[in-house]
Amino acid sequence: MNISLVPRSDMQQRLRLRRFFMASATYLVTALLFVAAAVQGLISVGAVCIMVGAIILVNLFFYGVIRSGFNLRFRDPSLTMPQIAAANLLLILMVYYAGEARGIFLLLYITSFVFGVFRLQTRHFLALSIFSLTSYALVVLLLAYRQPEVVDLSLEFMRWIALVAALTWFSFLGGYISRLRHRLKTSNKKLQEAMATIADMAVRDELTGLFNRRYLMNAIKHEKDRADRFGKPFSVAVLDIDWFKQINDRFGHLAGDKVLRRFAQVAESHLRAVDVFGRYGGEEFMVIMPGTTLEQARVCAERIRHAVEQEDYAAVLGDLSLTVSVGLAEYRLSEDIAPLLERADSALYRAKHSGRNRVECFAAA
Ligand SMILES: Nc1nc2c(ncn2[C@@H]2O[C@H](COP(=O)(O)OP(=O)(O)OP(=O)(O)O)[C@@H](O)[C@H]2O)c(=O)[nH]1
Repeated sequence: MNISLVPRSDMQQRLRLRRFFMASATYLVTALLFVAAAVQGLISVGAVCIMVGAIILVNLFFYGVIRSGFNLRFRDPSLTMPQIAAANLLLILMVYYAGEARGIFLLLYITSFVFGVFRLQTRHFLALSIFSLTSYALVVLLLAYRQPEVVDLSLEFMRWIALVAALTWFSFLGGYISRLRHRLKTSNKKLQEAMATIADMAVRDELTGLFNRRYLMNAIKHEKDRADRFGKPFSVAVLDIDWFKQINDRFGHLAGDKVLRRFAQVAESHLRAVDVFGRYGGEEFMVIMPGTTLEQARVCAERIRHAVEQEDYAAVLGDLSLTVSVGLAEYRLSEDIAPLLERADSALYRAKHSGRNRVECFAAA
């Protein structure tokens, strides 16, 4: 069984657990503070045990919820509000048990709020502030009722006012930081999308969405290297739509564009996923077929030729049919790319001059 403290694959969950461990470290420091206060005789050992026990339980609970993935069922999987609320409940316990040393723990309210800047808005901070201030006031009043000798109400009131000021200030500052973070995240996302679009534009043909000539040339170079290394064949097909000028002249350039797009879809749907299909230029296309001999490439090219011929273009071309001529050549180990393309071109030339709508191969020498 593979057990790890943090998930290995889910980066988001890892980040959430890392933040959780930061909070746990803060709890540890707080627990040490409590122990120190006990050593000084300010807090009873029983109170320390209750606090440490409560801290361990709360941490185990949140660790279990996040590590099991149960947190993903909630809108905020980081469980920011519940975690800060739990921290504040623990703080209330501390304030209650800390007796006269409770002033020490006021600072920890701000510490717990700091974790909210990853997610919370001003209104969330204000809600948490109201919760913290009310609960703090109630605990002090309870203490004043049960142990009046340990509570100086005017001093407590000043502490409370200081807490009101600090938490309100933090609510606005924290909200502001959170907004900045959100804006940064949004612009980062937009930047990433823009980069992806640019990367796509660099390799795609705008009209058909197929790979462009630059991509095809890189792909063919890559395939040549692979063939030379492993001695595996590959073939190249150059496809040229027949009488395309007539289509433009009769139906207009826009109709010509539509035909190019449709042709690209039809041809692509008859290729294997490993084949690289792109627009070589104008009405000329190219297919690079890895691991394919000339004879196998012919079968594939015939399939495309037939599919193009069968496709119904009546909506754009009326009674005119669309056909394609294909020239094929197989790579010869260690040769350059230029002679391979020349052979495919001359096979295409032959197809055009033998009546079009046909597949011609450049036979092996
Ligand atoms: N609509 C449109 N036409 C294009 C595009 N690129 C090239 N063309 C046109 O494609 C036509 C190619 O014509 P030709 O090279 O004479 O070939 P063809 O008419 O197809 O004749 P054959 O190839 O000999 O069968 C030209 O009219 C180009 O203007 C494009 O992106 N859109």
